[in-house]
Amino acid sequence: MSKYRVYELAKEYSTTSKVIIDILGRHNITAKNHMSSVDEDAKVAIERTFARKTGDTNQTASQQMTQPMQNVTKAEQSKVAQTSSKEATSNNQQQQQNRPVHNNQQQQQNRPVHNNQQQQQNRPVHNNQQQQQNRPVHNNQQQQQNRPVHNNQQQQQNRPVHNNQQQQQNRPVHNNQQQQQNRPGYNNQQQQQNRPGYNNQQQQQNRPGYNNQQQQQNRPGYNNQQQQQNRPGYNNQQQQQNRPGYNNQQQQQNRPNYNNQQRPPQRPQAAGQHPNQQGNRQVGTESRPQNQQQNNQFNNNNRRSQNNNPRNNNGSGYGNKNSQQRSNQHRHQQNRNQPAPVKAEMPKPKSIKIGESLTVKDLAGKMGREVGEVIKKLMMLGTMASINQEVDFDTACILGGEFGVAVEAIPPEEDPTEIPEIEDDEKDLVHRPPVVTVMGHVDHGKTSLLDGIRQTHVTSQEAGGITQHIGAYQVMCQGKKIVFLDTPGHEAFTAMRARGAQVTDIAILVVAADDGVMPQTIEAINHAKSAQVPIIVAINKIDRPGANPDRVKQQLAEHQLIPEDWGGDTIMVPVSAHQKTGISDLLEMILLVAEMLDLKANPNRLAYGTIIEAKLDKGRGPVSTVLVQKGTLRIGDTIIAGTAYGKVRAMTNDRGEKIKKAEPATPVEVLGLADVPQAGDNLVAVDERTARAVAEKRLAKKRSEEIKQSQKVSLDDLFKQIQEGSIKDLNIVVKADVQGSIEALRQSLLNIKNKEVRVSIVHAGVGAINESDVMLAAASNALIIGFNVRPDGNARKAADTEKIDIRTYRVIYDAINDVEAAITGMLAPEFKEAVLGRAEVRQVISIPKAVVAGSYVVEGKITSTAQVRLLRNGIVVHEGKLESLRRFKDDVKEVAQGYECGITIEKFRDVKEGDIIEAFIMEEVAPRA
Ligand SMILES: Nc1nc2c(ncn2[C@@H]2O[C@H](COP(=O)(O)OP(=O)(O)OP(=O)(O)O)[C@@H](O)[C@H]2O)c(=O)[nH]1
Repeated sequence: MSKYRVYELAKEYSTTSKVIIDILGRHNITAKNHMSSVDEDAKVAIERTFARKTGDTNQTASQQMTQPMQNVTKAEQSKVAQTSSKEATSNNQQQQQNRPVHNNQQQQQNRPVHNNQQQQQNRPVHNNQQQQQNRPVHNNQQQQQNRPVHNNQQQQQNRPVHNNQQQQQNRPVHNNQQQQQNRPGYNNQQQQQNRPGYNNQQQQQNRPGYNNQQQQQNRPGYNNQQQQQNRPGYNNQQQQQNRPGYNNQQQQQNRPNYNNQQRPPQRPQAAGQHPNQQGNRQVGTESRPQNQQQNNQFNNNNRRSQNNNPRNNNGSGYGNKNSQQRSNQHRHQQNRNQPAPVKAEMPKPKSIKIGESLTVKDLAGKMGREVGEVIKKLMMLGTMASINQEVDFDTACILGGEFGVAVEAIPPEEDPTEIPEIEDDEKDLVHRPPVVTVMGHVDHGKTSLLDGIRQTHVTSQEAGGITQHIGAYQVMCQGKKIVFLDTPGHEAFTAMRARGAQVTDIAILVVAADDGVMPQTIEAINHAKSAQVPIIVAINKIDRPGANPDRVKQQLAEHQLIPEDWGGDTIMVPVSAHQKTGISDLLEMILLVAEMLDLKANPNRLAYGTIIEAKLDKGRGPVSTVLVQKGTLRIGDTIIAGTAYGKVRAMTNDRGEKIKKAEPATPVEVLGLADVPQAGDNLVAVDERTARAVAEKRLAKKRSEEIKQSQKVSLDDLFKQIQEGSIKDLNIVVKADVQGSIEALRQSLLNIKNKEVRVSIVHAGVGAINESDVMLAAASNALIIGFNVRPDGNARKAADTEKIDIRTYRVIYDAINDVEAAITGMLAPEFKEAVLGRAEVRQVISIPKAVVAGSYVVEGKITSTAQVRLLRNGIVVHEGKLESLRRFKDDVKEVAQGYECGITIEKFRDVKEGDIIEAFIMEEVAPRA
């Protein structure tokens, strides 16, 4: 049994699918939509319906289409009208066509006056036909009568969607409806959606209609070619020359269409081909306005096709000829068939040369591999690396092995700011005196010990009794020279002490027998250990009543300095600088160790040394204390130290005597440098040209390093630095109020696990955060975490200068959370503390309701609204709100530096003289980008 689609039946009976569905419904035959299949019975039912209701086979197809609707019951008609506005419109129009008089009235109502006049003038039948050709509904009917089946199909297929839209959008404008009914739906949709007013224009252009037909009938192909040529401005001119007025309008019509169709660029190819085929079918057929429109569409479609292919941009006569279409299609085909561009294979070298380290990206590039491959391999090797993370040479070698690429090291480039060191021949080396550094906690007697050794009285010459600069002295013992460096024990001189340890051969650690191991003692041990310098302990002040050398030994043993008499290898000598006891033993031990170290240097070469101290003397200019370590420094030598260079003008030894030459292990004061060098800089004697060139390069490098200074690690930008691969180890200096806190904090911080970064505690100590901590943090690019402690004034200033991030906490978990969050990039501090000022408690006055801290503002200011914390020896005792701030008996809003005030702290009475009250506020920090 044959099957029929609803739309096929609709076609056959020149009606709409909806009408067919309705008729079928009345016969209890279900058809859901125009694509629904129905059987022979349905067709028979349709046939009968139409045969019964028309009764006249000579009627035109249009009449056939309208008749059924006329004959169906009024209820059915209204139903259809309600459910399908399109059908209603269509039917009305058809009815209008069939009833000329009424129709004309309609037209007169809807149309501009001049059209009506035209119609009336042309009222004879053929004129009406002409109008019908030009007007939507009539045209459709005409076409249905005259046209081959495929044209009708096109119209019907296109009509539904298009008509509905048209009616909804353009209903007020009758002309629009007409025009759009005539057009293939696709074009109309485009126009309507994109250009509401455009249709009106077209209608006016096409309204003569008849002319359109003429033109198309006469030269279909030519017309199309013209349209194709019209796209660029050049073609416009041509067209205007050839066909004034009308063609210009056409061009305007076509162009927007073309553009609109262009807009959906990814229209499927099949859709692009289909209109072309339609266009081809219509070329050569009798043209009507519809044809023209279809041709327009056809052209436009061709243009789209053409435009898809960049090679067709010449735009000459491409669109309408079958051969050209084929050509276009062929080109499309070619395009489709062309193999997708293959990414050029990166050359895969057998061997590569790299420096000390390089980024994952660079390594991948050198090995000719994808970055992803390299990262994957690294993951397989247990290392999570980002694209910009540095890979060291060893890792690169392993990766090379994985990829079958041999990795070789590029010899390190000569640093233009460094002067290559001269390698001395073994035979040129002669014994030299040992350089000894005296280190230890403040006031443990370093200077007194040196005094005792030198039998001089340096202490009395020093300002405030504290050694303020590094001194260097040469002493004789048993006919052998020993060079002593007296580094200051005060914590402010940590950096200098560190440099002292770097130039020294032996470290003397002075520990007061009555005081024991103190914070700077531990620091000194760490510095000596890091410089890999042997330590001799001088247990000083054994003459003091409370002296307990064994306790000192025990404390030192806790820091891995085991005395010889306890089975260890650390020499410990009890001495008394005052009574000058044990000094000879100490010197003997120094010589013994020096002998074991077999210290040698070549005196017959240009000098190499270290700046121990440098200052600018008003009368003499830059004065540098230099320890010559190799070679011999002579007057007249050109020297360079850091960025300073010049000629040696004069030299003075440690006894203040003028000397002309200084041999290895000789401390001398040198005049002649043009600038003041930094303590710790290397001094090298070179030729003048080299000195100048190197100094200039060092200056440039120094400037760029100063810029980098601002890029020190901080919790705020830690994650960014981790991502950039610039941080692999997060160095932290931990300071806390008690040892127990340190251990808890250290363990917790070390337990923070991250694939990209490793936490490393470079120093942990009890007490306030001091300048020494900041210096250490600066040297190791660390951040400082303080638990229940605060930075002192010097530390804050140093932290500002060195751009060190100091974070202080009262709760260990906060510290841990912050570090964790920073590592994972989740740190979002909304508030940041800003210290306003500090006041020192000078007097404590107890009144019944509170304890008033009579204070003196030593720094910044104290405001009544600020929060305060009470510090005792740098340790936070209390943190809370300020209750009252008074000057004399008046409440004040703020008290500035240098003024006295009375402070009471809310719910806190334990204030003592000497305490520091720190005022601070919490400032909102703008969220990070
Ligand atoms: N009783 C006694 N007092 C000593 C001894 N050695 C030093 N002192 C005293 O300890 C104090 C500090 O001595 P210094 O030699 O200045 O100590 P320092 O370690 O050089 O101090 P800085 O230069 O500040 O680092 C002075 O008052 C000395 O008189 C000693 O062996 N016995």
